[in-house]
Amino acid sequence: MPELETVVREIAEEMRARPDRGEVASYIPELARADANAFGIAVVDREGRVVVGGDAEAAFSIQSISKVFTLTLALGKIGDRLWRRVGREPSGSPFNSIVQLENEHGIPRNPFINAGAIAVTDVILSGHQPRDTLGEILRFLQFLAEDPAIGIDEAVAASEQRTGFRNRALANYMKSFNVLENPVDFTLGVYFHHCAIAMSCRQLAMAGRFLAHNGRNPATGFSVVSPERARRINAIMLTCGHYDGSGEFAYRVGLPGKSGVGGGILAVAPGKASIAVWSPGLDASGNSHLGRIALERLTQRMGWSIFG
Ligand SMILES: NC(=O)CC[C@H](N)C(=O)O
Repeated sequence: MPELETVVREIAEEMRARPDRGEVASYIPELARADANAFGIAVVDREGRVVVGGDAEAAFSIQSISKVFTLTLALGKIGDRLWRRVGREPSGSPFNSIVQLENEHGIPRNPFINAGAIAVTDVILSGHQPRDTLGEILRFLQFLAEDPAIGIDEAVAASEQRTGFRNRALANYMKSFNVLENPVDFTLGVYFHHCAIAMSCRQLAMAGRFLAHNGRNPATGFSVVSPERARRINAIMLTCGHYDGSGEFAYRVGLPGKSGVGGGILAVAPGKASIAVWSPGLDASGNSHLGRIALERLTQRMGWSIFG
């Protein structure tokens, strides 16, 4: 088995030099400011060793990666009753698709497409004020990453508040089926803000450790969720974490993973490592182009695919 340090260094070097970088998202205007030349990677292994390469300490907009953590919180709050409000099948559609919602009576296909994540946010919000809910999400991430410095990029949140017409359409449509309990503006406010949380690859890989280790933080032994719940969240990440690119991601990388339009991907090698990569250029499905290639290299060289 090659040394992890060597593999990570070589991947960072290769990614930095590649000319094909994908397209930086611009439908949220503030995201268009990201540097297409950036690339970062961080791997935390079972022993708690953190191996980093490239721009691993630079904070970026985690966007839909936040949906892994809001799903975890919503399951903690209402358990399996969540599945009355949202499905758990891959959508085969873009992350912001509207058509499926009508066919399925306002119940989103899974918790990672935008409609599903908005429904999950609504579950966490019920019984609380938006500000408190956002505080809870942020504190959860700070706790998992063991880093109180994690915060929200207010410029990104404001940018999406101004331009998120399609998410507004999705939320209003679900509201018409009573899938959302709270005022649409409250739910969307929390959703836009948790998507705008900024984290580095190092922080994200640290936050993902419990998913790689049966729901526990391997360093402290502290249990975040049960082993069964960790396994199920991983299953949904594998089948739905990259939208209509989920099949390709499983085929090439072979790990549960969740992407965001900020160019980040959190991937989980069960029993082995939590991994975060970041490169802002996206492919046609809205997933990080170089992030996926980097993860493919990593799993191939380390033998980490869950498929053997
Ligand atoms: N795929 C994503 O990362 C999408 C998240 C983004 N905040 C949106 O709602 O459009």
